[in-house]
Amino acid sequence: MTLRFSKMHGLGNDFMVIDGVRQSVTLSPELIQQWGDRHFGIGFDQLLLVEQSTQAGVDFRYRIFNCDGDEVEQCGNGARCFARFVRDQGLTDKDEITVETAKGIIYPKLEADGNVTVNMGVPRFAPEEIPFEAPNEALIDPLIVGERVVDISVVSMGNPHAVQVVDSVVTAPVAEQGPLIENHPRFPARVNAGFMEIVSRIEIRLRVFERGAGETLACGTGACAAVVAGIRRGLLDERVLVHTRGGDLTIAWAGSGQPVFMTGPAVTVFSGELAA
Ligand SMILES: N[C@H](CCC[C@H](N)C(=O)O)C(=O)O
Repeated sequence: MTLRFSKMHGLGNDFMVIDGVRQSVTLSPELIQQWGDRHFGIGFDQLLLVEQSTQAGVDFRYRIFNCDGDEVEQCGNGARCFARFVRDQGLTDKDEITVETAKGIIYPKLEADGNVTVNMGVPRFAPEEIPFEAPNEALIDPLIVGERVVDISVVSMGNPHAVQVVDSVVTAPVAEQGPLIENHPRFPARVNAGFMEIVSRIEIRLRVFERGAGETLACGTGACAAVVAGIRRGLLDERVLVHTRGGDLTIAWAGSGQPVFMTGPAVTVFSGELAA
């Protein structure tokens, strides 16, 4: 049996995207790791599986798997690629789509200029919603990372993020601190580690060491989490240009209780088939 897929990316954060509506797919962590291998497989940061929604009035469900094989709650760059995929594959003729994820409904919109804007939902900060072991919710939490104490801001975009401010993303200790933060015992579900450089009140640079994937060229939920953390700390305005190693995102957040909006590109590199 052959399995059709598309290889896509959002600012270099790359995906294997599978139509699970018109194909039946059985995944396992081992198979995802094998397909995700950049030498012996297709190679990707995450695998996205598109399915019929289980909820009335919702167009699709989309499931996200890191290349380490674990299923996760949310993916921002993936949401844009999902929307491009279902439109280009003729699974929908809508430009505004509702899609169910493991942690709630998100709302991608295909823009006339080719970009995709996604309502990523309302960020959460309570320790139990991250999840993060802490006595109470705080703007900044000191975290012991190796020999240092790092001031992080924890944010959930459905998936967990620990964001710190650095002087420069070029010299930020991403390779050294990333794995230590990702696997820190105070994050029982592990965490994505963001390193944010403040350029101005409307511009940042960002690198993210992603849970289950390592450093990626861009992280959409990481960009959302970083801007939200920066706004809450009084460092950023409501609409921010985020420079990632793979390119630029625009993130907007009007404050507590409001959803985060992310705008950026979604690119199909090739379509393929594999014997599954
Ligand atoms: N590594 C993330 C999932 C992918 C998120 C990222 N690729 C994005 O664009 O948001 C996690 O384990 O929560």
